Amino acid sequence: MTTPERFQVDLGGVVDLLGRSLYSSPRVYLRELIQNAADAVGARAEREPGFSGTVRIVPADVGDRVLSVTDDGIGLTAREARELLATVGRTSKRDLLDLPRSDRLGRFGVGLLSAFMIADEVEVRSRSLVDAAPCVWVGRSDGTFTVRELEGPEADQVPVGSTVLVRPRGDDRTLAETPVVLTAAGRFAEHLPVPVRVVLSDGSEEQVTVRAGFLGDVEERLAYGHELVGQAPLAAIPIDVPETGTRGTAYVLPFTPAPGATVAVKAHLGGMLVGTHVDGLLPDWAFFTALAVDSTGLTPTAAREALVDDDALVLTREAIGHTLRGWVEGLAVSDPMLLRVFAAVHGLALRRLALADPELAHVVIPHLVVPTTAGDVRLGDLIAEGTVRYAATVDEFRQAGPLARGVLVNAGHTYDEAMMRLLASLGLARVERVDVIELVDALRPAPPEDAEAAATLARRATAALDDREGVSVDVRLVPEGTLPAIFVQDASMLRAADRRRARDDGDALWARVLDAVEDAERRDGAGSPQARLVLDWSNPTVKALARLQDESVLTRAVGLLLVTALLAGHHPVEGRDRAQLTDALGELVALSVGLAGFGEMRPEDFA
Ligand SMILES: Nc1ncnc2c1ncn2[C@@H]1O[C@H](COP(=O)(O)OP(=O)(O)OP(=O)(O)O)[C@@H](O)[C@H]1O
Repeated sequence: MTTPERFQVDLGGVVDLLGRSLYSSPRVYLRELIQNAADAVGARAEREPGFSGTVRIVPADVGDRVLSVTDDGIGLTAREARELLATVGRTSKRDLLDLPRSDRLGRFGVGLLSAFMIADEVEVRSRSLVDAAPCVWVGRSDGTFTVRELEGPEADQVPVGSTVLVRPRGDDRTLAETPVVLTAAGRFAEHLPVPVRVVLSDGSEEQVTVRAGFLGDVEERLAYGHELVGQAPLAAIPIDVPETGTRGTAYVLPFTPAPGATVAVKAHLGGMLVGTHVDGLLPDWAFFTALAVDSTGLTPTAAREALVDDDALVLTREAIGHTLRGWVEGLAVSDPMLLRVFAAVHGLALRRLALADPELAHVVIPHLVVPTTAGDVRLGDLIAEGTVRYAATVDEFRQAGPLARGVLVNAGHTYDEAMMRLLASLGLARVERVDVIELVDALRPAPPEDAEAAATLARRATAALDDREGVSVDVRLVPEGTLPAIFVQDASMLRAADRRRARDDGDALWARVLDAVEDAERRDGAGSPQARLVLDWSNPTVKALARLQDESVLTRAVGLLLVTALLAGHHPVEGRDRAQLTDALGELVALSVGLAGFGEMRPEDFA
């Protein structure tokens, strides 16, 4: 029978792995030592109710080139030190040893190893709370360790608790000196429940732990949020998820975060910082909030720099989402003014929220503000009218705006068309997407006495534009029209124009993609693209055109009106339009200085 053999583990290699792959920075050795010390204090407090300990750090530049972390926690016997400190990768070691069990103590057994990232030797001096001789454990990066029990006067000097001594290698000295120790301890241990003090060179001590403001009273929470967000938050929403022991505050940002910007999500486990941008705690629609929480029931990854995406995290995220929804919902009643501000600042987030949650949509939608032909208007006001009319793209809105009767919504921005569909599906209002060609068709025609002249002009002008595919001319009365001509294109023509522009700017591959889109659109039978040049019969220039006899003059005049309408409507102007404009302007100038021009125009050209 073959005898099973043991894996060979090289400590140096493991430490190297920790430094390169597990931890984001070697500074975290300090977090691990503080965590162990705080855990030991917590474990002692479990056995001695009312006990409150302290963790004291002496940086290497203060402590004769040795950094020490001292706690007055539960301590270790020589046997425990032997079993616990040099065992890697084993969980619940205290259970195995039948030692006082504490949730705080140990998971992977890699924490202490992190000290080897900056030192070749780590010493632990400890006296257990249980009556036993104190001990000294010395571990080395070559994978060896010694344990020795202390006796006599040497032993008498060791109080209950542990001191971990780390002599940093030359290159890593700064990592153990006061400036780094103060910042790193301040960052990681800021909200530990056990006071952590750093001893300074003058013998005084600086406490790096402070109360967690995000768990305090209303004022403390707001002050914390101000610091976290950089400005006073719009609101501080208490978070409490008892199932996972997670408590804290969500802060509503007073500004719209830039797309892709990472908002602060500060998570702590038992007061120790996990990270400042921790994933998984906020639902993805909640990008209007920053968050600061502390938890006792969530699980850190081995590096303690992120949270494990387990059921507890999912439950916590859902509960936080529920709280945020409830807050938004409650605002409608408790503080409609704030809801208005909130909707203005976080319109996009609210739109996503409404789309994700039809129930909340009823609450949120009336407060959303949309751009319309009458400026920014609350959807609630439009809903009150009974019918909401919208243009689906910014281009359609630009064209349809001047022609539409009543308020027209510009639903061309992110989620707004989806909002319009949601309004309809929730039965909140009748929703109509306007079609610009239909709007033109709905305009009043010329009065009966001019009907024939207008129809003839329309026919002649359409013929004049017969080189323009899909463009026909209509003569109508444009309400409040200030221009002789307006140019409109239906949605498919707008898309075709967009593709033409993109094709001109793009490469061959892109052109092929666009051709394929065009083919698909044609196959779908989107209807033949249509555009209209609308001549406003109330405009004197248009009436004069109708009296023009010479077809070639008419052709140029109509061409010129088309170009001016294109310019006025912000439509793209192609090369031939520009040429037409330049020619016509040249002729106008020639005419006005008395040269022949504009098709040899004579008074008898007009009937
Ligand atoms: N200051 C201390 N006081 C008392 N016991 C300690 C102290 N430091 C470490 N220990 C004991 O040694 C064990 C091993 O510590 P180590 O930091 O290597 O890993 P861990 O804390 O068990 O796990 P991890 O840090 O990977 O979650 C701890 O579980 C704890 O029982």
